[in-house]
Amino acid sequence: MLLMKDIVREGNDVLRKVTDEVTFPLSDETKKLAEDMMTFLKNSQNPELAKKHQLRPGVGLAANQVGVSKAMSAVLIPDADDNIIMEEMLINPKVIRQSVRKVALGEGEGCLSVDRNVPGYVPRANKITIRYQNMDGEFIEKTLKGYEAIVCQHEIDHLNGHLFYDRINQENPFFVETNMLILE
Ligand SMILES: CC(C)(C)[C@H](NC(=O)Nc1cc(F)cc(F)c1)C(=O)N(CC(=O)NO)CC1CCCC1
Ligand SMILES: [Zn+2]
Repeated sequence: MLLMKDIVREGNDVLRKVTDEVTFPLSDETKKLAEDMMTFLKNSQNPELAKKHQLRPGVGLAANQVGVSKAMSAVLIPDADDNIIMEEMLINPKVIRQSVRKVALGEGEGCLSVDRNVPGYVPRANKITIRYQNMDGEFIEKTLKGYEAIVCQHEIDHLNGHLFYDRINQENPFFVETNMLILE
């Protein structure tokens, strides 16, 4: 079972490398890693288990965050009533279309690999279409907007060696780009 101690923190080079493409059929090892990543997110969203194991409630986790430089991320997004609105393993994900219009979380972003607050808006495309493979290697295209689009861009950034604060405007962290939506 993955715990916070298994999550690589900023400063470790593995977070700054572009991850390797995942080949199919998945090895048993890669299949187990994918399952463990999704289980970590589920455990982290379970109040009892999160408290017991001191887990930060996670909505996404990239393989390089657990030290494995492979292009795959787990995404588990609940709605306000804790109904799961997105549960996906994104394997070899790519953003194939993105809106000009940007969005940023009003609260800014954090990261399971960053143990400090870094204030500022993280401008991201408000609407994206991603192409990725599922666990069976089938290609899937999915169009996302708002919070789901933000989470997937955050995770795909990880797979390309980027961290959320790379995207914060250094001169003015709360700079609002033209037509940028702020998501409260
Ligand atoms: C860094 C952390 C604060 C743990 C963040 N969670 C989060 O923002 N809120 C959250 C958590 C839940 F479980 C359910 C819920 F509806 C909301 C998160 O998981 N990530 C993922 C991450 O670090 N991936 O590498 C950071 C988010 C910032 C914007 C998108 C993902
Ligand atoms: Zn992160």
